[in-house]
Amino acid sequence: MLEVAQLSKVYGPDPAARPAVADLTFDVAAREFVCILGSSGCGKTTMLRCLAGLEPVTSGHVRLRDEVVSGPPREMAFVFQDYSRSLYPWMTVERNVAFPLRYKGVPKQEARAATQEALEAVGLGGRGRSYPWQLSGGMQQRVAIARALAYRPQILLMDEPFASVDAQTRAGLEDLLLDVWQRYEITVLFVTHDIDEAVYLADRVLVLRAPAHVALTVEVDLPRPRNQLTTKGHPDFGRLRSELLAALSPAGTPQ
Ligand SMILES: Nc1ncnc2c1ncn2[C@@H]1O[C@H](COP(=O)(O)OP(=O)(O)OP(=O)(O)O)[C@@H](O)[C@H]1O
Repeated sequence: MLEVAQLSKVYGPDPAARPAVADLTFDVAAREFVCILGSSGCGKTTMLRCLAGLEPVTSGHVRLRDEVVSGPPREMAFVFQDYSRSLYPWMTVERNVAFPLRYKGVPKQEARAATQEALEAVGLGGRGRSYPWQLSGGMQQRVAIARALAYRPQILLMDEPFASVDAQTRAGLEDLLLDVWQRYEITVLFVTHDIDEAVYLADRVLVLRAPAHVALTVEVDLPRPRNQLTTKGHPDFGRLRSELLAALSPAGTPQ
């Protein structure tokens, strides 16, 4: 579904400058859940911005369903880490969620139904008339997820979406995401710093090294549906986590 081939990105006019992304190649299948791990500054956000058509690439290409991505594709939605900046404070929750649908040309009544359904999917069916600032951080992030879902994307890109919420809320959001991923049959590309989160969510984890390229691919064959207690207590969970931890440590030498 998504094909990234020999992608490189150099910021600024000097082609000899150090690239943020270099020779990055991977594919994502339809309905796959892929997590991306990598140390701070290795180029993960730059990669996502190139994939989303928000940043011009220096060389290589990104294809979504065989079409080269050259601007934000209509079938893609994004959820970023900073929910406080991603929601409009002067709009109600409902209007925040419905906002991108107007640009997609979705008829009003259909947009209203999609908004309500998405808010219910994230457990906020009764909060449509609230304003973002009346909600907790975790609830605001759920609104951002609802907005992405209401848009009915085929592919969802998420950049550390749960990094700024507490551990308990985070676990709830992970389970919510797995539930909606299965229910809406979407493809997810999820960037995180958290190894446990990557193993818990993914079908496959890619470890990036700077400048962003795939240093290691780990298949996660843990059974689904996953559960915070049984999945994290599964013997393979520890094995996968150790493998990824070794790859991410400065001395790691992934093949
Ligand atoms: N707009 C920009 N202009 C110039 N350089 C940039 C720009 N954005 C990022 N960079 C540089 O590109 C490199 C990769 O940054 P990027 O934010 O993509 O990494 P990251 O892996 O997402 O980091 P983090 O995990 O800390 O969010 C860094 O060296 C950064 O300084």
